[in-house]
Amino acid sequence: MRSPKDFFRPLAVGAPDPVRQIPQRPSRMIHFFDPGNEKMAAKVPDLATKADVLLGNLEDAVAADRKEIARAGLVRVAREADLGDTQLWTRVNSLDSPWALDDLITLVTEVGDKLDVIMVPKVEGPEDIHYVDRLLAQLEARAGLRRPLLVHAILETASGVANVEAIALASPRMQGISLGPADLAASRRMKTTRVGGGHPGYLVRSDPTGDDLNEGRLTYQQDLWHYTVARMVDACAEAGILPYYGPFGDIRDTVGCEDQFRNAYLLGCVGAWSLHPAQIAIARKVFSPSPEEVAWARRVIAEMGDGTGAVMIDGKMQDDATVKQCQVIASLADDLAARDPELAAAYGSVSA
Ligand SMILES: CC(C)(COP(=O)(O)OP(=O)(O)OC[C@H]1O[C@@H](n2cnc3c(N)ncnc32)[C@H](O)[C@@H]1OP(=O)(O)O)[C@@H](O)C(=O)NCCC(=O)NCCSC(=O)C[C@](C)(O)C(=O)O
Ligand SMILES: [Mg+2]
Repeated sequence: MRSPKDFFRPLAVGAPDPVRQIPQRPSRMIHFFDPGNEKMAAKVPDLATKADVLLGNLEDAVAADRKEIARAGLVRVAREADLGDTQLWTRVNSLDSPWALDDLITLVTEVGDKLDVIMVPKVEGPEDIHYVDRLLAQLEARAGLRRPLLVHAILETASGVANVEAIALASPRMQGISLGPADLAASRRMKTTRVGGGHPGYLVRSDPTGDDLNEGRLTYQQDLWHYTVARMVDACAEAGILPYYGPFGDIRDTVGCEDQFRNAYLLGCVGAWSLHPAQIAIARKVFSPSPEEVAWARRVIAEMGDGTGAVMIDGKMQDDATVKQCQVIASLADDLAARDPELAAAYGSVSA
């Protein structure tokens, strides 16, 4: 464990200074593509006009015999594609795999200046982040990079969840954490066979109304991911980094996907993954506050003056704490409006 005094010192001679604040650029959807799949890679310039983040995936979902092809494809995309101000991230292979070291060496030394964030899968504890932290510093120095790469951890092992607070605080490079529900389910020995989402068997039932235990009893499906997402959100907020819901594997179920994303949004997540182009619009809808929410937030802020005391607005008490919640919505709206002209018009046109 480094001394707090040394926390912001570069970990290699010649490496750039670590950032002191994580950039809050919009990242409502992290869109996954396989850079070794020519059809997908060809869609990148168009997807860059729709998604906040494009992520070249090198890990799971890329077959073992396609790993080098995917890595080379990402180098090509990073060099050649015009992404405008859309971020380019990658997910490298897990640290215990035969590919992780070459993923990091190749990407940082060849296209490190084009990448914003490196997502590290199957993080077990802060020691995994420390390893990546030092290696990235060495590679940044070798490549002469002026801007440090940021690191994103996937929360997808039971040990990772047990250590999530330490992972979030492990390095000034830590940009955020995503839930990885599929590997996490396997690691915990959960009895699901899905990628995220709920399960009809995980429910609570209302009390019996008479002798017949089956009669008139309502059931309510519960959210399998509530505990983990809530804990991840707290760990990220404490560390000043960003939490994300991960993937929703039932591509056809756009309604269930929207609900799962919205639960994460309401709990504090800033975005989710999209695995298919159809999920980009769902994440954009969910992770952008509605014009009505924004108008209400601005109204409360305006009526609260210096932000202290208590007032009544439309029958609801507002005070120092509600104004802070409204500031979260209003500042998110400002950040999104700066990137998205359609939202800028929608937010500007609703009178406060
Ligand atoms: C599900 C699949 C196989 C269906 O792919 P498909 O081709 O069968 O679907 P489609 O509906 O027929 O596709 C229509 C068109 O869209 C294209 N397309 C389709 N998807 C994409 C995409 N993502 N980006 C760009 N283009 C895409 C596709 O190539 C096709 O192009 P065409 O019209 O020219 O023929 C495909 O969407 C896919 O491979 N998606 C990404 C999967 C992935 O990255 N999985 C790993 C992340 S989840 C995970 O790792 C778990 C986690 C966190 O680790 C843990 O919980 O543990
Ligand atoms: Mg996984």
